[in-house]
Amino acid sequence: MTDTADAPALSIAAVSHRFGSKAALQDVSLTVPRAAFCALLGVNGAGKTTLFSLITRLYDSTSGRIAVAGFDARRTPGKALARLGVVFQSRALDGDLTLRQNLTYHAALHGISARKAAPRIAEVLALVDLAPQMDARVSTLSGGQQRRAEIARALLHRPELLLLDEATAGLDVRARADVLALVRRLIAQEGVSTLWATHIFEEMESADHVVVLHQGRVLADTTAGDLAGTGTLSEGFMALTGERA
Ligand SMILES: Nc1ncnc2c1ncn2[C@@H]1O[C@H](COP(=O)(O)OP(=O)(O)OP(=O)(O)O)[C@@H](O)[C@H]1O
Repeated sequence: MTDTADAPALSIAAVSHRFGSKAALQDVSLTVPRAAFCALLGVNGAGKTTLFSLITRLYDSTSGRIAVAGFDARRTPGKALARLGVVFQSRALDGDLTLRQNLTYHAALHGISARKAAPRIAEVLALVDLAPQMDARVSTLSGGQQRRAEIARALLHRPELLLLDEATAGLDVRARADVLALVRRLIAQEGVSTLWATHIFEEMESADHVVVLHQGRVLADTTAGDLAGTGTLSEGFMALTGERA
């Protein structure tokens, strides 16, 4: 398949993965449509990190198929990864360097020259509302600003899919809301698709796509509104999994 507007941002089909005798993922299928906010819900050990590690090619799946924007992650890993931006919980930016220095370095990792990087860095920092902080050392930024800077880094190479692993972990309520609003704006204005691993149900809106992963299996692939039914999302999740997130 080629990269067309028809291909979903992410397609995972019948993916399984084992660590020795431990089945971490079993027959997982899900789709993230274009320009969609898709939440991946699961308690600790559900398999979210394993799934992200397969999408980013840290591991190769035992079986099944993963495609990013139509590009098969196993057969055409370079093309698939070029369309992927990742924000993991661990920090990707060097606190001792300025935002500009960090982003210039990461642009170079994506093969973007310093000359071409300069306008793109200005652009992504404007997108995440950090243009005035371009020459600030990363360690001087607040937690919420650092998260937004990580998102700017992930956007440098114009990915079509953003993977965010607990992107609001450790932030206060206001900073969390800012990061979430930013991601929703990127989806609406830039057409970026997002797979957002979280267990904070308040972050979801009723039309959002929701995939519930539990003990390595997909238990639901629906919308937040449908999962909540007549109750809350948290109640819907608990009825399905027997667990409190
Ligand atoms: N390298 C590994 N070796 C063996 N088992 C592993 C390994 N990594 C993960 N597992 C197991 O696979 C299952 C899924 O783990 P995974 O880390 O993907 O879950 P998770 O949903 O990301 O949880 P958390 O939110 O705690 O990170 C768990 O039972 C875990 O113990």
